[in-house]
Amino acid sequence: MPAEPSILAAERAHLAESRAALRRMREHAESLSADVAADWVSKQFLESLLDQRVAALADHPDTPLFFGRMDRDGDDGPDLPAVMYVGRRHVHDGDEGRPLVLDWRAPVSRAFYQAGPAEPMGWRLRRRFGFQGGDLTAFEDEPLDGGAELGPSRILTEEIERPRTGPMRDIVATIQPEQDVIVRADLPRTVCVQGAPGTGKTAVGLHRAAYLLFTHRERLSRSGVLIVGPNRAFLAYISAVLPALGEVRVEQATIDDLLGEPLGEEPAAVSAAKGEARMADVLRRALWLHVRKPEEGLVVTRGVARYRLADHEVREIAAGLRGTTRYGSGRAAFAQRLAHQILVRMEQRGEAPDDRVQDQVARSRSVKQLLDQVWPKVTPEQVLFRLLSDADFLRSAAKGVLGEDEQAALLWEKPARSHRSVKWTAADRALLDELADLIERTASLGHLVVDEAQDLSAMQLRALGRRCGTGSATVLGDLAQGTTAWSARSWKEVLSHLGQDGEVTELTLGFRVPGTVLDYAARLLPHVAPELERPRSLRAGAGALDVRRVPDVVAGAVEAAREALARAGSIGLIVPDALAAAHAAALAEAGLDAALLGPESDGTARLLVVPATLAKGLEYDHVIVAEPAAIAAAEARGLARLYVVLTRAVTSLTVLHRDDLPAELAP
Ligand SMILES: Nc1ncnc2c1ncn2[C@@H]1O[C@H](COP(=O)(O)OP(=O)(O)OP(=O)(O)O)[C@@H](O)[C@H]1O
Repeated sequence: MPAEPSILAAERAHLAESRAALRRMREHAESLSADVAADWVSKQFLESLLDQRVAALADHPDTPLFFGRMDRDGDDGPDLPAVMYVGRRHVHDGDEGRPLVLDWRAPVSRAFYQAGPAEPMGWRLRRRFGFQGGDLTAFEDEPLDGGAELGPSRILTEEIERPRTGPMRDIVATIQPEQDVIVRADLPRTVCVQGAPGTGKTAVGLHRAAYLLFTHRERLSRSGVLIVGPNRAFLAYISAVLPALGEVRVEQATIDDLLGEPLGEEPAAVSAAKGEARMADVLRRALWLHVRKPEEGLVVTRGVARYRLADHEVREIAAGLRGTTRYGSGRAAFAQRLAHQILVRMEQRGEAPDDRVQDQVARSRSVKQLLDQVWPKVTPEQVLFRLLSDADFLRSAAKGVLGEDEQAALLWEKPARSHRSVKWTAADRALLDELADLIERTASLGHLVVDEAQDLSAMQLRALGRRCGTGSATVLGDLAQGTTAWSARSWKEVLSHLGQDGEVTELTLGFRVPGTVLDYAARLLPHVAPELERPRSLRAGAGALDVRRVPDVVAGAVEAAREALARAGSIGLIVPDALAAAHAAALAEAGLDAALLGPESDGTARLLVVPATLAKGLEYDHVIVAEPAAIAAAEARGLARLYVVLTRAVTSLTVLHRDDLPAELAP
């Protein structure tokens, strides 16, 4: 058995060889010319492919090309190498095509994440590498053939505790077996992950996107992959993960980006009512109420000839189409069928009109007039405006679905002048999207990753479901962290609103939050989601929690921030929204360099003041929470908000309070 230094030296030599090979691969890609293309368009296309290829072969000096190695058990698999190195991308030796590093997403690499003493999968040893910058500095061997259970990996713990400096990092070197199963689920499968804070749901969702893009590159580059997150600050925080994994063409959006920014607000109870799935029935009826029963026939004049359809014929055509197609295509088909019947009349008179005549008739003034009376062109805004401002119309559309009180609650007290001047709310946006889809079909993407899905209303989930109607989804969330008026109570319901047939899996081991802090936050769990199990943490975190009563919380926060600044890593001072500006001003006055996290800010400062409602999904090495009682009292699901806020810390949590702590936090 060679001594450790010589093992490390040999591994460094393999890294140097791999780097040199990658450089040769890149030089080769750079030398390829797009001139072979037959025409200008193909040349542009080829050039962009070659540019992407060169970019994908970049060597990032701060990360080594591989993070693990597997050694085989004997020589019984001629197709597999005796030793394989697993890294962020394939690297091979140009001359012989010998693989030097295998992409972590390749099927064979699965063993690196899944093999264990109980199921070694044909491998004898797993080696994990520690690194600093781009250099290998340590390694850790895990024997897979000894039968003994493996203890916790030191390299994993160190990786988690490595101080955070900027946006979220990838976890490709340390994906855990239960996470890997989700990451590698087949493309057609929709998976739904319930996970306590810090169990790696977001990380898993992003790695699944990278895995699917690698495995189904062609299909997904045509249909697209979209990540949906709770707010811009969160999207900025996760934005670096996929590019680090070589995937630069994945869109990331909030639900507001997709459905349109809300311009107005309304009481939570009204939002909640508008968010219910029952609204889909009301909207469908409201839209189709616009198709009226034809009272007259049709007369089309061409030259001196007049052709007629009787009123009952027009009625039959409309009735045959009503409700069988999307509203918009039904309207077009109605015009075409009327025109076709006129063509039949022409033929009966011995004329021989061709298809162009049918189009002309369909666009003629008399057909248009009939169309406008019977099947008028409408926009989603017009329909919703009418529904929310006209009690009689709402009654007809909501009959048997919504009670009188419910209808009264939906009606605007003071309607805007027209549909153009309405200040649509977030809930209205989802209703408009539903109507838009009833009029014209929404295009589907190949795969959707939906994070913090517990916060979406049934109507918002339906909107997302339409965007993966012919694709699949990865649905991530935590029922205990639901903070909206319409937060989900069950994943089965979420999946049914999405229109996806999926399985629910649970992640229970927390990576982010130390055990003492997680136990403290979990005191709230019986009050916010009693059906969920208490989360477990990978790290005990002795001394990580400090709860202090202070005479002045703003001054106390300055003091606590100063203490945290003496330690390594990022600091989040999480405060009631209403006090965010006051805290930021106090830090500035004390000469501390701090930034206030806003929906548009990138959140990269080391010391950040974080309004409680923006903390979801984020994490900091050191978290200071100011006045928990005020955070809990600020909104209807304030205790769930507090649970989110108390579970953002990686290393330490300091809780500052002047007022009594919420009773639910008592041990
Ligand atoms: N296998 C892993 N190896 C290393 N770090 C991990 C692993 N899994 C998760 N982490 C880290 O744990 C932290 C929490 O992960 P993540 O944000 O994905 O959790 P989450 O379940 O989405 O949390 P929340 O519900 O609180 O938003 C991140 O820093 C992530 O990088």
